[in-house]
Amino acid sequence: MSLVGVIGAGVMGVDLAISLAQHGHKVLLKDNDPVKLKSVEVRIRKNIRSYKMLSKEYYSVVPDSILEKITVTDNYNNFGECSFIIENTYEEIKNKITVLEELKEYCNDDSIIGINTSCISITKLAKYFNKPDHIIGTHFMNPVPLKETVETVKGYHTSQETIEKTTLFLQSIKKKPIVVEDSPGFVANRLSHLFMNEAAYLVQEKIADPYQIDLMFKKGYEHKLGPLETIDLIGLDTVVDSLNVLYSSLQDTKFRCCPLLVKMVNAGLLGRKVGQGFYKYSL
Ligand SMILES: NC(=O)c1ccc[n+]([C@@H]2O[C@H](COP(=O)([O-])OP(=O)(O)OC[C@H]3O[C@@H](n4cnc5c(N)ncnc54)[C@H](O)[C@@H]3O)[C@@H](O)[C@H]2O)c1
Repeated sequence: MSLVGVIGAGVMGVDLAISLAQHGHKVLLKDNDPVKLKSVEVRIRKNIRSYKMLSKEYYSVVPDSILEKITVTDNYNNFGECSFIIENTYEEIKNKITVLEELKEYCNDDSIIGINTSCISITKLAKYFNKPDHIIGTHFMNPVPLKETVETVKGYHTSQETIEKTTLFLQSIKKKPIVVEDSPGFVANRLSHLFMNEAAYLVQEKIADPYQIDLMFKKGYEHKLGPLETIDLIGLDTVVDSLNVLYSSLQDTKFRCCPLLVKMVNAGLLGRKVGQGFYKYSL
């Protein structure tokens, strides 16, 4: 059992903490928003309830046994004891740089820092850390407890030792790393954000409604979720941020964010996490 630092207690951070605790790790879960920190326990209990219905692995999981392994915090005290730290803050380069600069002061010389990002270049982020060879992309899939693969991104400076240690660490929580080279959006989101964005354009142009578009993907292509359901699951704000990163990094108009997505974010319709996006959800 080891102590793992998780920074950001949003959609991904909370689920990652559940997965880590479920496989015996102790977790320090840090966020700088007191409201987010206060709701961690409720969200963990609620998420475990739904995973029990969706996965055999979670049938017998007792929420208290997960919660007792997770310490919620608003500071970096004890992060020096973590061999792995996974960053899960907003999909904004400035934000992730701030975290890396703060971590320099608190983590130990051997700590490996996994960046959970949808699109941001790992190579670019690594230059803001004193040990760029210890920086690696760990793009977990949502919902983390139910998804086996982790898109593992090798930045320019990422060492072979970091890749090997990260592989062992991910295997310890029953995840399968798929190691890819660094490029905006890597593999998963460079593909998926194209069809999610295009689906939003179809709704904006009133070609079809969200239900029809999603049904096409589910019944026609056998996807588990349609593109608009996927946007709601990820969070519209995160999808918009990711499209902006793809657009500015690749300078390709095919990633130009659909105005309807921006409008919905401005209106606070962020998807499942707030109870409304393209669909309504009970919180
Ligand atoms: N949502 C998804 O489906 C998904 C999937 C894969 C990867 N990702 C990536 O994971 C990352 C997190 O996404 P999310 O959906 O969990 O976002 P989110 O908005 O739900 O949560 C982000 C959290 O980070 C916290 N935070 C922001 N700055 C911080 C700081 N300096 N220190 C500590 N906490 C801070 C916020 O308070 C918030 O709780 C993003 O980079 C995103 O692109 C998201």
